[in-house]
Formats: sequence, structure tokens, C-alpha cells
Amino acid sequence: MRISVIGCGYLGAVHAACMAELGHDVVGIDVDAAKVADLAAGRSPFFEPGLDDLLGSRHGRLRFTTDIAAAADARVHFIAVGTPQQAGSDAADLRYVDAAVHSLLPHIGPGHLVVGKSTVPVGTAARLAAIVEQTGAELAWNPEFLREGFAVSDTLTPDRFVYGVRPGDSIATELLDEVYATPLASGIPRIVTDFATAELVKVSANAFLATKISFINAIAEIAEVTGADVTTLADAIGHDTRIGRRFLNAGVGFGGGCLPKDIRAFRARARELGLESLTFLEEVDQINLRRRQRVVDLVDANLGGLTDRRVAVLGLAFKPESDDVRDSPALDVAGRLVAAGALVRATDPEAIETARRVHPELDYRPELDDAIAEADALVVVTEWRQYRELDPVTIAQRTPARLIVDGRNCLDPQRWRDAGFTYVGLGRP
Ligand SMILES: NC(=O)c1ccc[n+]([C@@H]2O[C@H](COP(=O)([O-])OP(=O)(O)OC[C@H]3O[C@@H](n4cnc5c(N)ncnc54)[C@H](O)[C@@H]3O)[C@@H](O)[C@H]2O)c1
Ligand SMILES: O=c1ccn([C@@H]2O[C@H](COP(=O)(O)OP(=O)(O)O[C@H]3O[C@H](CO)[C@@H](O)[C@H](O)[C@H]3O)[C@@H](O)[C@H]2O)c(=O)[nH]1
Repeated sequence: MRISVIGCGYLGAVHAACMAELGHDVVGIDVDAAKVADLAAGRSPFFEPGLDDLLGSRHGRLRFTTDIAAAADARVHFIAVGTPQQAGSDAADLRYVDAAVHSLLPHIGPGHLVVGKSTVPVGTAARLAAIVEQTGAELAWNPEFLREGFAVSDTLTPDRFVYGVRPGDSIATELLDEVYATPLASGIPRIVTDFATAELVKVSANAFLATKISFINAIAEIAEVTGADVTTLADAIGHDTRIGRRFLNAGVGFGGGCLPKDIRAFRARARELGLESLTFLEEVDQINLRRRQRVVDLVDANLGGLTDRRVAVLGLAFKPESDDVRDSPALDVAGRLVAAGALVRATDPEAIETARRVHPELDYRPELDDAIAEADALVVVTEWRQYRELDPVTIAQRTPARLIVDGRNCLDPQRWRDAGFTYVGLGRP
């Protein structure tokens, strides 16, 4: 199948490379010339495990360009552009999706299928279908559930495929089945439904995950005033298969380019639809944001003030195995510490360059030893393996700090205490 992918960011670049891996002939198209140059040279413009290998090995079937006219040769066109939060509002900014679809119109016609993968508010697909159908082409919505850090395997072997299609005589299901024939053959479930359900599946999946994290972080708040241990509690309730242990890790909370903006867009869309009383996701958002200040308050309380105190912040990415700092709790904590008067040195195995683009004023130290060398406190805010596996005895020789605040509850309190540190977790005694 000849495929175009419009938008080659965290989602689209991986999708394009994986479609080539499945044997399709793929052109990735993006308005960002620097990104296209990297991708065309076989280099990932961002850190995503496994992507460089795919880009390097699929040259014959995979190319990248800024020229939208290259889409004319393809039959299936995936829309993978961003849908960020609008400035000054909770709603999703749909201008990139609208621009991408409009740019495709001169190059598509009968027999072509435009497939939305971006996360959009319910109602978007029906609106865009009316525009696409004027060319004789069709539209489907096929939301994406990949996680950064696991994007390649999540794309090649997702938990499920969801197709939102027009009811009746449509080529969409047939064409998508052809695109995904290899993974479908291994028995991955596929749900074919209408546009609105497909759009809502995506946002409700993210809303559920966000709610699960804020639920456990709300319990962490209660644990903190009662002396209970939220990690033991999560293990205990997680044994109930109706609840499950995954996404019950209390800490500094969720960030990234998806969960925060998607729950806000959900709420904004509900409001537009007259569902004013559907407010629970506001609480989910508030619980989540409170945890960031909580980390700062814990450093403050344990150091007896922050002014001119030296704090090493370990982690900048919103999660490990990613260089993404969009709405990153880690980067936010670093900024809050600086605002409170602390002298912060921040480090991360992959995200220093992306962090520098949004916060050039921070003091970045690529080497961990350099970040911790003169510190009064260490704060772990992204649970990279490199930090989870730190040896407290060795660290004690490399830093004068004797306070460690574990914003991800990813360290063994006893080992750090045995090495002479005051260990402070979130929701842990
Ligand atoms: N990042 C993820 O893990 C993930 C997972 C599932 C769904 N999504 C959704 O996928 C969408 C894309 O997210 P992302 O993280 O890849 O964003 P991103 O910002 O990394 O990438 C978007 C890309 O689209 C390009 N672009 C913008 N307008 C364009 C146009 N008119 N024509 C061609 N290219 C254009 C940008 O230059 C950019 O490279 C969002 O709706 C997001 O919610 C993301
Ligand atoms: O128990 C947990 C699990 C996660 N997180 C945090 O939650 C955020 C999101 O993590 P994760 O969901 O793994 O990352 P994303 O790559 O943003 O993926 C989410 O957002 C994507 C974009 O919509 C979806 O495709 C994925 O299915 C959905 O998991 C990160 O900051 C994590 O640190 C926690 O705080 N506690």
C-alpha cells in the first residue's frame, strides 16, 4: 500500500517508520524542514528507543519531504499533526489538523482514504469528513494509543485497533485492514465504530489513565497526614484484578504532550456540548498539579528554607526513555525551586537539549556527578533507570547532600537511609 503520513513528530515519525516496516511504501510529510532533513538522513529528531534503527533500515520504502504534493502518489493518508492546548483556553487547538486536511485536498480524490490519528475533540471527524468527501475521497478516524518510550512496539503490536468510519458502504475498513494486515493476523482486536465513538475512545482512555494516577496521588495526600505508605497500599489494592497495579504509582504526577492537554480538552468540549456539570477532570488536574508544589515544599521543609540552597534536580523529561519535556512535572519542579530562591543544577540522560529550548535560563549539567557535586539536596523527578539504580553509598561520597527527595517513589528508602541520607518520598512515611 502507498501511504502518506502528514506530520512527523513523536507520533507521525514513528507511524511512518512502522508502516514501512510492515512493508508499505511510505512518504512522511512535515512543514518543519529541519525535522524532515533529520528523518531523510535516517536520524530521529527526538529520542525514541528503536526509531533510529527503523529509519536506518527502511530507506527504500520510506522517504520524507516538506512537499505535500508527494501525497498524491499515496492512497491512504494519515493525519498525525499536533493538537496542543490552545493558548489561554483548555480547548484543543485544531488549526494544524485543519491546515493538514486542507493542504491534502488538491492531491486526493475517489478511492483515497484520509485517516485521522491525532487526538481530537468529539465532532471533529464528522466536520472534516464533509470537507474531504467533496473530493470524492473518504475519511476515517483511527486514534493512536502509543506510549512514548515504547512507541515502536506499541505501533507494531497495539492492544487494539479502533476504526471510526461512516456507516454503510465505505472503503475505509477494507483499506485499514489492508494497512494493518500483519498485526491483525496475530489476533489483535479491532473495533469498527462510528466517528464519535472512536474519538471518545481515545480521550476517555487518557482521561481514565489520568484519573487513576490522580486517584493514587489523592490517597498519597491522605497517607502523608496519617503516616500510611501509599506504595504498599497501591500494591495491596493492585492485587485486586478489577483495579490492577499499573498506573497506580504515586509521585510528582503526570505530564507530557497528551494526558494533561487531553483531559483539559475533554472538559472544554463537554462544556461546549452543554455538559457543565461534568467537572471531575478538573479535580484530576488539580490533584496532579498540587504534587509538583508538594515536592518543592518537602525540599523547603527538610532544608529549612530554599534561598541560596543548592538543589540537584535529577530528571527533566516527563517520563523515562523520552526526551519530551512538554508539560513535564520534572521541569516544572526545577522552575519552581528556582523561583523559590534555590540554586538549581538540573540533569537528565536525554532531555537537556529539549529542556534548554523552553527554559534556557536553567543551569544544566549533563554529568550527574557535576549536578550533585556541591548540592545540599537531591531531588529525583524522572525515574530513569540510571537514577533508580544509583548506589547510595557511592553517591554519598560524591555529594555533600544528605537529603534525597524521591518525587517518583522509585528508590529503596532503607538503602538510602543506611547510607546516611534523609529519604523523603511522596505519600510514604
Ligand atoms: N506523542 C504521543 O505519544 C502521542 C500518542 C498518541 C496520540 N498522539 C496525538 O498525536 C498528535 C501528534 O502528537 P505529537 O506528539 O506527534 O506532536 P508533535 O508536535 O511531536 O508533532 C506534530 C508534527 O506536525 C507537524 N505539522 C504541523 N502542522 C503541519 C501541517 N500542516 N502539515 C504537515 N505537518 C505539520 C509539526 O511540524 C510537527 O512535526 C496529537 O494529536 C497527539 O495528541 C500523540
Ligand atoms: O503510575 C503512573 C503512571 C504514569 N505516570 C505519569 O503519567 C505520565 C504519562 O505516562 P504514560 O501514559 O506512560 O506516557 P505517554 O507517552 O504520555 O502516553 C499516554 O498518552 C499517549 C498520548 O495520547 C497515549 O497514546 C498513551 O496510551 C498514554 O499512556 C508520565 O508523566 C508518567 O510519569 C505516573 O505518574 N504514575
